[in-house]
Amino acid sequence: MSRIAYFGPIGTFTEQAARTFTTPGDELVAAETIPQALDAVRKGEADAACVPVENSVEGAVPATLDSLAEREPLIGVAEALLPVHFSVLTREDAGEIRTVASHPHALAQVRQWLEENLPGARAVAAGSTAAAAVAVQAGEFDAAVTAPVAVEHYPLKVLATEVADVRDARTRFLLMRKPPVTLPDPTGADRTSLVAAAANRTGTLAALLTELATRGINLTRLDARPNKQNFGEYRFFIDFEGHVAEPRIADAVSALRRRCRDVRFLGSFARADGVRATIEPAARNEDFADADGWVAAVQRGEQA
Ligand SMILES: O=C(O)C(=O)Cc1ccccc1
Repeated sequence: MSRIAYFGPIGTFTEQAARTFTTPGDELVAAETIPQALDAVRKGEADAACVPVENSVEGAVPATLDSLAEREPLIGVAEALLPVHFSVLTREDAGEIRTVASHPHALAQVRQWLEENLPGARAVAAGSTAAAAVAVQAGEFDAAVTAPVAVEHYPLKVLATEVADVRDARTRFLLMRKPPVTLPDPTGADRTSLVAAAANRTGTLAALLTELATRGINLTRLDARPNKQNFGEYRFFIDFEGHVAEPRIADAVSALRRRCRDVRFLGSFARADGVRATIEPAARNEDFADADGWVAAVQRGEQA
């Protein structure tokens, strides 16, 4: 039985994602913010935390990236991918809609719909989509942009469903645990995630990416966040295909560590979309194992 903290309250997209990680007997615990969900794991109050990490329309979720890079290390062990479209909820007695509240990522994905359907309404940022529903119930705002499940938890009237400016939008969520963890087994369709603090010198980022490219490793995401100490210096979040248990990936991760002391491993886990790694010629795990074996023989003087 595990306690899984999630970015809540109940009825958020993250709660739906967290449900995909539960097995019978697990308990879901709502946290008010993303850092609080992750801190619950760091403090040992929860066994794992489910947080959003990126959206196909709005990109990275900064609160997640910053907490993972800056605070005590956590390791990702699983991911989930959810389709994202929204419902707009109001109170039964709602009159004219002057304010619409939601999580900034949700508001950004319905901007056009709001302009066309509620042109006079002011968009207001809320802690999460479900927190916006709570605030509407309390009379603080007139409408909330929420996950479709929110209406099952909050007694509000549905003004619209299937709202989304971009069809087929998706959000990716991670399940984070506190090290030491048992890494999930490689599946052939895995993702490795890490964050590296690149020194402000010519070619640093290019050098890191070249280590992946020369090993035939396909990048799946590159995000930069300011390091907040020195203006113009960044941390790079680098995701790529493969699992650190594979020789070719271990070789690349080792090279990244040689080039950058300030690198943090954020996990190797099965991709939720099941996309298998593309393997370039001469970059198969067997090629790495074979080459290592040959070098070892050379070092023993057995073969030249
Ligand atoms: O606020 C929520 O419901 C979340 O889980 C964060 C979020 C917001 C918008 C799209 C996907 C996830």
